[in-house]
Amino acid sequence: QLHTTFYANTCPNVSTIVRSIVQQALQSGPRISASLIRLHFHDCFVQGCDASILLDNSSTILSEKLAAPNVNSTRGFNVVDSIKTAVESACPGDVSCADILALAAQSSVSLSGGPSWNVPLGRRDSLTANQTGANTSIPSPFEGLSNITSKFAAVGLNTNDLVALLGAHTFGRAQCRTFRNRLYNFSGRGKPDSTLNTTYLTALQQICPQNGSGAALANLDTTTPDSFDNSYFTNLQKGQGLLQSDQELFSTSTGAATIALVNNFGSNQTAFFQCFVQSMINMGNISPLTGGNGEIRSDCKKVNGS
Ligand code: HEM
Ligand SMILES: [Ca+2]
Ligand SMILES: [Ca+2]
Repeated sequence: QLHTTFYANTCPNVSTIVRSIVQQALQSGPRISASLIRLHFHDCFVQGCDASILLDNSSTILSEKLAAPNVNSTRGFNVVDSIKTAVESACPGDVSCADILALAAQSSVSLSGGPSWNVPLGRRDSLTANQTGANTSIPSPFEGLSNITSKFAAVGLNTNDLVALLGAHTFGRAQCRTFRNRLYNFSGRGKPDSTLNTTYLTALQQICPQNGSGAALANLDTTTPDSFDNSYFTNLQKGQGLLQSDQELFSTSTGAATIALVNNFGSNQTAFFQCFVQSMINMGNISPLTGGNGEIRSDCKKVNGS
């Protein structure tokens, strides 16, 4: 069981320390908060929230960083290392890298205009990574809603959690390679994805020409790209979801539960924030290592003693 007061005696200022380093990192640009929350998501979906994503390749570790959903995509590892250094100097040997990811995700949301909450803590760090698990368990933007729903169900998250958590696409960026299939020849039919708003389509085609770089960036939220708010959902209502997997929450079969949730969150930011906080806590609870399992890594990039 995780507890919000887990470090009350050993590291009472840990949340403040994490927040101040995230705030510092935000001075060099708004994107890092989005990158940090995504690390927590990609960690929790593989072996649970155990910082397995942070382990570098070595003779004994096949790094998750090199798995398809992460390679040339996940970022912010240097900021996690800065946080770890600051936390170690205040409270040596006490705070896990897995808890640092959870705390960094919370600070990232609140510093970008979203809700604040007390993060349940007490996770320990894994001794292993699972690259194959990262390839199979993290949803892809090209997958259908029913597959994605199954991948969330596999870690104990329901449709409410799915829709609320996808609201994190209210900030951050995506590379053309993750959505260009929608712009020119969707599903081999020679035409763009018909659920795309036509003005938005033209703008995206400008950012991602047919033979341009797959690494060019677009905002996940075209309305308020850097603030944590509910415009992700109002975008979906207008055909302005960036990824196929985003737009499918709304442009799916009539009566689907996800449509009602999108409409609710689009009209009521307070409801979105409340559900988002609960779902972040649910995601943060995915099979943590506790008690005598795992370890407190001294360097988030490697297992102790290696
Ligand atoms: C159906 C599930 C999901 C899919 C298919 C998905 C897919 C993606 C893709 C393809 C990108 C762009 C990556 C790139 O171009 O390098 C992305 C970015 C992002 N995702 Fe998701 N995602 C999902 C769920 C989530 C969840 C649950 C969260 C957090 C709670 C999240 C947070 C983010 C953020 C903040 C970014 C921007 C990162 C940055 O700018 O560095 N995503 N996602
Ligand atoms: Ca993990
Ligand atoms: Ca936004």
